[in-house]
Amino acid sequence: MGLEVQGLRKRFGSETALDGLDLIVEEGQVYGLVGPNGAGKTTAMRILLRILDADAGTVRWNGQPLAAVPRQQFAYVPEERGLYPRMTVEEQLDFFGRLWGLDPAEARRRGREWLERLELAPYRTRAGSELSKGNARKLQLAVALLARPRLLVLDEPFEGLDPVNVAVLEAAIREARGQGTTVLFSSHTMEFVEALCDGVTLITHGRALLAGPVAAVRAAAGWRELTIRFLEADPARLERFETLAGLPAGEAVGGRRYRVAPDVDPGFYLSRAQQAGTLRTFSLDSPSLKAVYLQTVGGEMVPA
Ligand SMILES: Nc1ncnc2c1ncn2[C@@H]1O[C@H](COP(=O)(O)OP(=O)(O)OP(=O)(O)O)[C@@H](O)[C@H]1O
Repeated sequence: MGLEVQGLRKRFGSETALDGLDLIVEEGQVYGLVGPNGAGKTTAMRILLRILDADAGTVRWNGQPLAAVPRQQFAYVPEERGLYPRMTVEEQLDFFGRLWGLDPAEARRRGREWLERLELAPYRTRAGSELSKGNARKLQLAVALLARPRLLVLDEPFEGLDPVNVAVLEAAIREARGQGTTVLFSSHTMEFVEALCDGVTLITHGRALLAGPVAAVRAAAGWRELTIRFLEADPARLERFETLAGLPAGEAVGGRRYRVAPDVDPGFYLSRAQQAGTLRTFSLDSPSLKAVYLQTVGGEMVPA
């Protein structure tokens, strides 16, 4: 069950933002929405949150039409700031707790817990306007999680966060999932999606181009990536390997990476590599989500 989006359409004047988008997110998953700028990700999220109406299509949550889902079950962290500039961090949590009808003591307890988890406790008495972009984003997340939503929707949550805060946010998303919240987020950083998500949908021109469990989307690519590094960083060894294996010169990424057919025999390449030198790394794997994305989206943009 979970979230089922079918045939979602939305136009803005002559601009088609969504052109029959399908999306399925199982309950309890962390799910990624990826795609180029202007693909329709934010529009889809805004429709889910009932900020916008779709022109056509259906959205169901556990079988119920969207209109029948209590609003509090879905929470949204938009890309832009959505905080009260004069209220302190703690006041914002109290305010939203009251707004959502939570018991004040319980709201405060949950609020404090998220402030600790998100490393925001030192900023408790700071005004919204005084927070850095990353801390404002984290506070918005704390506010969104206060009511324990069934579905949490985040628009590019990692954008502009430093690496420590990326890790804090990743942990918070996992924690929210652990508490039973389904999480849907958009991102341009495939590494985050690959690390965090159970499933992913790639949207281009308002439609799903690829969708499924991350591992399945990677495995469905028409190639595998072979990475070779020798103990001695000697280009001659790589060239020898390339000649023995009949491969064109590879892409140097701390070793070399080659695109090979999905059904190749790893033993063939391993034995050729061993003939060329002592190996430090030998791996034959599905391409990364980033490589699949670049191939799919980049390939699509190449004129026929
Ligand atoms: N309020 C609006 N009025 C007019 N056009 C809009 C509006 N909102 C979105 N669009 C258009 O709809 C299309 C989809 O935009 P959307 O913001 O959903 O894309 P996105 O995938 O979230 O992009 P990005 O990755 O850049 O955030 C774009 O062509 C955009 O210009």
